Amino acid sequence: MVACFFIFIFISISISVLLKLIFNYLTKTRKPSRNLPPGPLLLPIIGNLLLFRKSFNDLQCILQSLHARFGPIITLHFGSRPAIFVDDRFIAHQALVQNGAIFADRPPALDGREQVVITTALHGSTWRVLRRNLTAEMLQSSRVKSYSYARKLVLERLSKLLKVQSKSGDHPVQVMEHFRFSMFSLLVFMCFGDKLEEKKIKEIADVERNLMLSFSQVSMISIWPRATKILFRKQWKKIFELQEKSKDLIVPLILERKKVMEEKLSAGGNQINKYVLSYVDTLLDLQLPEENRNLSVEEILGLCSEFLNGGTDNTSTLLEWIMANLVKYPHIQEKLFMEIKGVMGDDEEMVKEDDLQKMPYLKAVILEGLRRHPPLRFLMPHAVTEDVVLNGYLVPKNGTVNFMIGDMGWDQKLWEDPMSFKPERFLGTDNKDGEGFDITGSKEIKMIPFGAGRRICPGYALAILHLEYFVANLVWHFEWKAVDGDNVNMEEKHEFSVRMKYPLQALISSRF
Ligand code: HEM
Repeated sequence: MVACFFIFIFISISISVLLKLIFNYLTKTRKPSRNLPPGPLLLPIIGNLLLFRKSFNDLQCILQSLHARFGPIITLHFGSRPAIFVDDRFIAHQALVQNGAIFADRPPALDGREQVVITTALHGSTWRVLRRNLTAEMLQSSRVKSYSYARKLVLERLSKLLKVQSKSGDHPVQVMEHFRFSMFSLLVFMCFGDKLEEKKIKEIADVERNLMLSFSQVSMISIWPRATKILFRKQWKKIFELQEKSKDLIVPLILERKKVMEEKLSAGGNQINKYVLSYVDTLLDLQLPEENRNLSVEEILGLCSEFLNGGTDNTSTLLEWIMANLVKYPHIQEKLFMEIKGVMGDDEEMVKEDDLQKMPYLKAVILEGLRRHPPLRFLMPHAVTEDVVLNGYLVPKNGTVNFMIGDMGWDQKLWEDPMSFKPERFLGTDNKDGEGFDITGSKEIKMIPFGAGRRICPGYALAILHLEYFVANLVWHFEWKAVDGDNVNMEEKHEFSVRMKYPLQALISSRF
């Protein structure tokens, strides 16, 4: 009887210890996931497989419907890393601006090596040095001004080409390739400090664009690395080949620049004013402080590619969207033309960069383009430097944080009739003629096509200058009309950036 009692006690204690252990285990392992933002209960692998089959467009729709169901901050499980998606401008402001330092990191590279390009570098000293070099040496206003004659040359070339191809406005012209080439040429000039032959620029442009597109096709790689290496074997092979081509084309230009700098030094810097400072020159001079060394040629190549691509695709895509809207809505084009005429009078020359400051409606047109057609719908994936709570949920250090910026500029609660193209919304007392609008989102986020906080696009002022200068001159010198019976189809195509599915064709006639 006594033995039975002890056995009973022993079993009870064992069961309660076991239950306690199970309880501890469950609560311990579940605790973080309970605090993660809500999301669908897909098993990680199934979740991945389903999402792999979706186009980027579908993926965006899926995310929108998940946000409608689960709220403004949600979690999807991709392999071992939770991916958090934010589509609310207030939460984005809390993260990117109010807690900017914590949210400024990027997910680590697949091979764990430190990245020597600004976009993917971890939030540390290398990123700081590279970014400061770009902003202080290349993108500060007096330096940008020093390239104004290159902008004039590129614009003249584009205008001549449009005149020839449009045959006095009788012949429809597809403009996107010309826009892209123009933007690329500007960046090539800033990057290498020389006017290269057109053929060479075209070769580099083709390789860089193909590289960027191939990378964006395998972008799932950051989500499920091992499997995608196998699934996208062919694409990876193509990427390696393109990287070799890019090397063959760009490395000689870097070495040429190095030679020029050495000659300058040996001449005692006397001829320094003869040369236009290029991005490559600043990179050749740069020291990585922690490693106490200069950048290698391969690293400079990577940074040049980043500069050329970052500055070309988004800007030319947006230029096409803006011109498409001016073709579709002739009254907006006319209003813009009249504003430019008010500044230029009878002067038939080009609109100069200083004149742009006198054109509030032009600024409103560009802002409306950025709001209605943000070229990127997501920021690059961010990561946090430590586990942190955002809007009551855990954002873990091993996760990625994705901000859906496209939706923010289309928020019906903030923007009246958000899907219409109405530059007037940026005029008036609130926005002080577009100039007072805070595109950086530092005080409040209304739309952030360039991101916000520490990782905000460093090229945003340059991009806006390029857009203003080209749109003003393209409208001042040409009248843009839809091809007969063409309703200017505004459907989107998601590539690296969101571009027009049916590239803009227009009848372009000289005004003078
Ligand atoms: C309309 C044109 C442009 C748009 C819409 C755009 C948009 C963006 C966006 C959304 C980001 C990501 C920000 C984030 O992850 O938080 C970004 C990053 C970046 N952009 Fe741009 N960009 C444009 C033009 C340019 C130009 C002209 C340059 C260079 C000359 C440039 C260089 C970069 C670089 C280097 C980064 C990485 C910044 C970092 O991680 O610290 N972009 N851009």
